[in-house]
Amino acid sequence: MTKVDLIPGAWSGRDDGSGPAHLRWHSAMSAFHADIEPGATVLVGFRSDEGVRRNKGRPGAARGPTALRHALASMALATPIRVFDAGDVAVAVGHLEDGQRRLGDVVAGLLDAGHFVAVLGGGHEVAYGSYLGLSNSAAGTSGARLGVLNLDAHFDLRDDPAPSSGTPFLQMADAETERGRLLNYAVLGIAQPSNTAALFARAVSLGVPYLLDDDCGAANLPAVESFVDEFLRTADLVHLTIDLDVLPASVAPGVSAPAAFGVPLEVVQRVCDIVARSGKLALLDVAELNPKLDFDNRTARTAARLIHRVVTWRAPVG
Ligand SMILES: N=CN[C@@H](CCC(=O)O)C(=O)O
Ligand SMILES: [Mn+2]
Ligand SMILES: [Mn+2]
Repeated sequence: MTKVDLIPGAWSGRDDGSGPAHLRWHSAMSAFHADIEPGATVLVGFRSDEGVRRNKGRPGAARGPTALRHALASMALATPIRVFDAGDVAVAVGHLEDGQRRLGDVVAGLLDAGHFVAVLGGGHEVAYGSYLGLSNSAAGTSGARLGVLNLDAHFDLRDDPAPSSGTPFLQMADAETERGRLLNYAVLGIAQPSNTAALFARAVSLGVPYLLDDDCGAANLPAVESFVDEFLRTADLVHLTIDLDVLPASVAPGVSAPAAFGVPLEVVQRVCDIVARSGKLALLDVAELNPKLDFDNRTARTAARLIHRVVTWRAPVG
């Protein structure tokens, strides 16, 4: 990709004046082009709910990227950042696999150009497209140990005939096996009532470390931090994927499967901080925002805060 125009109207919002004292995302944002210096943050939207539809969920996540841009636009920046928008990869009904391949190509190109990539979903099928990008990038094929950390109420390890929002991590596991590797996949926030015994058994057979939502409360923060530290010890290059249904429905109602219990936002944010500061985070994606089901843009604002946090706290890889 070379030059992308900013999506009209996406990056506008409250404006208190020019200069660094009044900086917000909309004034820091530029359209992506191929000549930018390495080390920027580049946003890519994945306009898909084909995976949610196939997984018998409530469609609407295709409009997630637009809502996330709007929620980010007016957020104030304490210090300047270099951030670019590379536009959207759109998925047509029935053509998820093609969309995931196209997202993978875009992400790989951006990573190879030395940028940090934040993908705005889309259903959680976004994670497999993101993974394709990282695993096919120069860094992903360099022998570095890949690690995927999923903040999610669900394992998304379904063994279904067609890819969906419920299958991305089994797809990754299969792809890693084909490369002669084992997928390094950990999940934080699993809701026991939302995952069958068969899914728990598959996670165990794949050696997936996980923490239940019951064990991710604010009082459990030291154990959550240890879990994340242990994961980070096993990986050189991290893909952080946030399914917004990991959060309580009070702060994230606008998802296909809202959480009755959920992991508190302060815990999710703390995990984001640790991963962002690790010097290993190459790729972020945020999944499952469904603006049709949101109230007062609550979920979009929660998601935008987490993206803001990761982008502004991130230490460069290496
Ligand atoms: N990405 C979502 N995955 C969940 C959805 C569960 C639901 O719709 O209730 C899953 O497949 O388990
Ligand atoms: Mn989920
Ligand atoms: Mn998920």
